[in-house]
Amino acid sequence: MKTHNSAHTFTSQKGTVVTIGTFDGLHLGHRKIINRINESARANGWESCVLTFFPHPRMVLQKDTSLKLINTIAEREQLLESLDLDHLVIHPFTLDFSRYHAETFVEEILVNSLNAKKVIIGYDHRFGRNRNANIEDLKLFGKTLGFEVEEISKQELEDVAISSTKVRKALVSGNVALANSYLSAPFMLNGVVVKGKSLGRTIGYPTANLEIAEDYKLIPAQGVYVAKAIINGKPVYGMMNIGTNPTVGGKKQTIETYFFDFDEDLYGQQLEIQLLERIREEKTFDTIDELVAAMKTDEAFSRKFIASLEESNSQNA
Ligand SMILES: Cc1cc2nc3c(=O)[nH]c(=O)nc-3n(C[C@H](O)[C@H](O)[C@H](O)COP(=O)(O)O)c2cc1C
Ligand SMILES: Nc1ncnc2c1ncn2[C@@H]1O[C@H](COP(=O)(O)OP(=O)(O)O)[C@@H](O)[C@H]1O
Repeated sequence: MKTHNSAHTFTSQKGTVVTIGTFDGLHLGHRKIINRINESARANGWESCVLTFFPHPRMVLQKDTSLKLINTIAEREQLLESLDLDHLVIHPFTLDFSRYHAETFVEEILVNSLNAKKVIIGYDHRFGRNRNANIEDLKLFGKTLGFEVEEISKQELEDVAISSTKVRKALVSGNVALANSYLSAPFMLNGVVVKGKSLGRTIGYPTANLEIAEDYKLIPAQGVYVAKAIINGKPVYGMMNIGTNPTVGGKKQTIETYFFDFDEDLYGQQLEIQLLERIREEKTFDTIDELVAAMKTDEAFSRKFIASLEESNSQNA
């Protein structure tokens, strides 16, 4: 897959089959649509292309800071990479771009840049300035400009929209197992390991504090989770706490992970941590000893969970 950071810097000689969307989470419904553009491209000697916008239009038009996405743009790219897609175009969504008339968008982006031969799009897709144009307009443009339009049915689209919302709801309530069952890969957090209060080490549980740069990234409900990362090429399991550490008088929310059977300096490292299962809520303990005892119980739970996971993985292998 080739990524292009603007439609203006990409043109396809062979022609493309395009779909347009946010594809947040890249769940099973999204995968079906991407398979569809891949199959159509292969059958016709074209290239498959996802056209996505960044920032999300709502972030630009509504200054909607409450908007949270399951994936950052880098994660979206990484997940799409695992599919057989030929091109990902991440076009900058600016105020200026939002004022493009439908016709300009179709001519300049879809036809001149992407060389679209077919556009596979939801029945209710709207585009162009003030979202004035609909799929019927797109079909008319296609007739004069030489591309086909294939409609994704209401049912198929509802399945997709429902599952993105479902994933977000599950994460916000801490149900990562349910979220993961909709997604094609476990929910992940990406960030860099920063210094904390250096208390972890003194209680026998050093924790890597993850700092996430993207303020639009959805962070699951506070609480304790079983986690997994790949560190220096090796899988490492651990337990993560998302919370304010009230027992030690913390105020700011942190995301910290203790990795099992691991003893390396992680400061400054970029980590991708997957969340596998929720263990419990974050609690305010009266003493550090009680916190440590709870963490011991969390560890026992996590290790059991990981053992059964590895066992079922080896049975499926
Ligand atoms: C698995 C796990 C569970 C935790 N549970 C709680 C909790 O329930 N309540 C709490 O106040 N802090 C909890 N913590 C946070 C500890 O208070 C924190 O790791 C400690 O303050 C060390 O902070 P530092 O990494 O900034 O040094 C938990 C941490 C981990 C790794
Ligand atoms: N098993 C481990 N799990 C997590 N971090 C570890 C582990 N072993 C060593 N470390 C290192 O220790 C650091 C955390 O130590 P800690 O005392 O909790 O300080 P901080 O307040 O910076 O989190 C991590 O950022 C990492 O560099």
